Amino acid sequence: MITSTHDTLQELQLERTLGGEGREAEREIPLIDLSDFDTRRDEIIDRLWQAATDVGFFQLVNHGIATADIRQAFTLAEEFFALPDATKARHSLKQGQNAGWEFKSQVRPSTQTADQKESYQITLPHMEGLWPDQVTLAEFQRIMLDFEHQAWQLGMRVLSCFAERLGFERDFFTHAHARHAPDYQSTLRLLHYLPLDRDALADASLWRAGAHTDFDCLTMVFQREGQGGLQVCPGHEVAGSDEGPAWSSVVPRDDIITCNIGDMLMRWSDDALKSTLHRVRMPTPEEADKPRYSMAFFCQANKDVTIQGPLRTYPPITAHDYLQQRIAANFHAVRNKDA
Ligand SMILES: O=C(O)CCC(=O)C(=O)O
Ligand SMILES: [Fe+2]
Repeated sequence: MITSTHDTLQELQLERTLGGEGREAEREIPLIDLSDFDTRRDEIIDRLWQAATDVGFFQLVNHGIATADIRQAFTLAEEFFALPDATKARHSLKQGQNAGWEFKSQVRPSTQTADQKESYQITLPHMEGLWPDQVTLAEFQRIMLDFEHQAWQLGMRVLSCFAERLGFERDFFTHAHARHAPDYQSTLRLLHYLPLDRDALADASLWRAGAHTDFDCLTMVFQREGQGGLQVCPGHEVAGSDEGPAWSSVVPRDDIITCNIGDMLMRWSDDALKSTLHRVRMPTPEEADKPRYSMAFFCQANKDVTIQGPLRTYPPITAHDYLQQRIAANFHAVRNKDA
């Protein structure tokens, strides 16, 4: 059951104040090379910790997922979104479960308007009836499952670095995100930001994705070269100046994964690791007739896991309750139905 307590989360209060345009500012997102991970582990942990305690965003290169595999997953995602709506509707979002297809149904607390996008979410325990069949989209299920697995492995590797620095066992987060458990709730989300017409572009209330922080521990975003739009606003610049918050653009590259800390890990680290506001801006007039695709893997601790940092800054909450509050605040149809 979803309750109305979602309004009490401090994270949501922040989101609601930040729907406006703001201003743009240059800012470097740390680029972290993961090659020779085992031998360079200590140096990599330093770099990840530095980035995560400061800007809350970093980009990974030489991360071990082949660029060909990323491109193949993108190709299939594009083929999925190109299916007729009636076909996609056979795989519609299961309420409150981050699984299935939705079209312009996510309303961000920051903007109160629907994101100009559609998405298809893969959360392993809830996929029954949601995979397109072999005739509709050959190999989709096999390739996406393999990609999800690779993303999970990399996510757990990165989280093992944070675990060590936080004083947990190295594999603490791997257990917390156990992939074959029935209460697994990490999600691979395929995203398609729609081409937009002149009227939509002129509407200042619309966003491809309104300002938000992520609900999870760690997000890994795969983006395509030439399809920019992701903008980041580090916490210390939110209240910044009279001109409003400063937003910096992230430059996409096929072989780079853009990562950010989410609210779950911020809580779990007693606020040491920063969950940073971000958004996907509307396209420029030159970009407007083109779609934008991205894929995001959200490392979300399994439902039964209790989130509480070593310093006990926040009361304990299960990952299930935490996530449900955030989903309810974003998908109104879900909340209304369940309320
Ligand atoms: O599409 C992107 O680049 C970012 C997506 C995002 O922030 C999200 O889905 O939470
Ligand atoms: Fe996000």
